[in-house]
Amino acid sequence: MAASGPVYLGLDLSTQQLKVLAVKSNLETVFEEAVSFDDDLPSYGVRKGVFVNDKDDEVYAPVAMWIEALDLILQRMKTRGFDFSRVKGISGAGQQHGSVYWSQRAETVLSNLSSEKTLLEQLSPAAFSWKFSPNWQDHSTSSQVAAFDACVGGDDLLAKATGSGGHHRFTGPQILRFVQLHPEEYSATSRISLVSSFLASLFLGKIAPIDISDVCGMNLFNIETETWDDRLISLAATASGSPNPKATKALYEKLGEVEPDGGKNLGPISSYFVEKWGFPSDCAIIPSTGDNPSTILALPLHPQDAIVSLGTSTTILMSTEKYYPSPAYHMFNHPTTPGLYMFMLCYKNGGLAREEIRDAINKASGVEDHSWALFNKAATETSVLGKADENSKAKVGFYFPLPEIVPNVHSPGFYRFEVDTKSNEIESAAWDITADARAIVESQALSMRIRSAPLLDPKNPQPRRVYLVGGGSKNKALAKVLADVLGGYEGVYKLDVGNACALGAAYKALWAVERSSPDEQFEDLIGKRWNEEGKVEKVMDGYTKGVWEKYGEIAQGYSDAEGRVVKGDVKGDTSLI
Ligand SMILES: Nc1ncnc2c1ncn2[C@@H]1O[C@H](COP(=O)(O)OP(=O)(O)O)[C@@H](O)[C@H]1O
Ligand SMILES: O=C(CO)[C@@H](O)[C@H](O)COP(=O)(O)O
Repeated sequence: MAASGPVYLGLDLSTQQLKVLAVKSNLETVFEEAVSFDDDLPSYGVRKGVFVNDKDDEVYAPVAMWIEALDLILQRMKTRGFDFSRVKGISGAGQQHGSVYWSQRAETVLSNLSSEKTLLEQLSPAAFSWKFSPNWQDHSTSSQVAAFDACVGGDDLLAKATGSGGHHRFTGPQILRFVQLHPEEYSATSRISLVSSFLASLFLGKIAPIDISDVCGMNLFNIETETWDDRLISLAATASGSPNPKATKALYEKLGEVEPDGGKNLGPISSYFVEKWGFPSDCAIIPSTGDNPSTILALPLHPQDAIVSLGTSTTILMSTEKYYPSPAYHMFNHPTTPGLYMFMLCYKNGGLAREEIRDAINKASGVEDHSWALFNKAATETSVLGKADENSKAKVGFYFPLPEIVPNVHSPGFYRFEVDTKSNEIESAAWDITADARAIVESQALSMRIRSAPLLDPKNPQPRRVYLVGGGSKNKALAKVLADVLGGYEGVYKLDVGNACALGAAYKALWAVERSSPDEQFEDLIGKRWNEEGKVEKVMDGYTKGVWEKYGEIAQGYSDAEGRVVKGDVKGDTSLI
């Protein structure tokens, strides 16, 4: 790490890892470190960062594991000689929707930490009324989601109010389920944090407010009125469903105020971190946000640009001036800039579903490891939509080893169809596993293309640039198929920045501390200092004439085939081979 000047930390508490990244005022990344939950903290017994209870459709993570990960990452930073005294601001990104339930003693414990001990020793279990946090892959809340949609007159109206229709993973339905299933632990809860505000609370030494963007992943906050939605808070607060003003008031208190300014200095870092690790006592704690909102802060994003995040989940993100809500996708408040919104689609069967196909292809060829070579060869050496020639049928597949968010499919399954692109006739089909490599990436990209169309200029309906981030962004075969389907008239780029969520968080901390006034916008400050050399690599031409149009021809057939899967008109295969 270079010798002098302030640095800003961004942390990313995501599904499988805790990552940290430090930047200097000129946006140069000077330090990165990560802790993997499965590999570095095996005593918790999680797989890919979570516990799965198939019987009840629950997916959750132990809060203690995240705290131990923070102890460990700080220790690793120290061992590598990181100079904590230069850190002037910290912000974070958290996997979205997860909730943390603090005990009545939490504030006292948080504000009296002894630097002689670890965070884990002091906080867990004392500071929590529930030792787990529901994960975004959880799908145990069907009845609660139905109640949320019904409460405001349907998923259209819920989306209009909160930016999203009812979703299993959203925090409001999760809180309602907690109220119903764990009434004692709920009444022993002093405050409820999101994963992002939980992370900020650890550094702040008191419960941090929920931020203005991540709050939109709860189905509880009304984006139009910019306040908690009283109808939905009342609903989430009572197990019985009949309104109870006392219970509603209690939930308001547990949730606290939402911080409207993404760049607010919430206060100095807790003295624990000053004494134990040598942070300066004036290091500012800035609101943490969701991992997806944080990702759009990793570069100055233009209106027609899209970010595709190829992480555990696969998401497509765009920044937009239009508040154009629909139950088909999510709209969030922008994490830093009032008047802007973030558009998002999130696929649960993203990276993990691609991995299943990769492993099946490898197994069929007698390859024992988890290498991507055969998958990549199969994805790029096959023809567009698996069509042997102009007159043959297109292969369209849907691969949902887990219940899917987009589209809303409750039963896991694998579905393969052949579609006549001229007549849009569809029939169930079977093919060799190698054809699935191209089909899964095409299918995910077609879903993104069709659903993001309303956000694009109708006269120019493809993104300007597509930026790839996340673990899968280093894979050129994925980039090629995404480029073919989505286009991108300036091309497909890889953000060569380590972890984009952590980087976005570090930039947010930098902007918050160094902005000349509260009116200096994030885009202006970062835009002025941003130099894309070394940070952005063009990996593929985007638009290929003729190819992009071919994918346009399948849009109707694709949507019809997907409709059959959603309605349950066809039975999916339970295994890939
Ligand atoms: N070479 C690769 N090709 C395709 N996918 C990859 C490759 N390397 C990693 N991945 C994917 O990246 C995912 C992890 O992404 P990452 O962004 O690090 O995690 P998280 O979503 O938890 O933040 C893995 O699930 C894996 O599917
Ligand atoms: O549920 C969503 C977004 O709505 C997920 O994107 C989570 O935010 C977790 O992300 P990763 O751990 O895959 O980065």
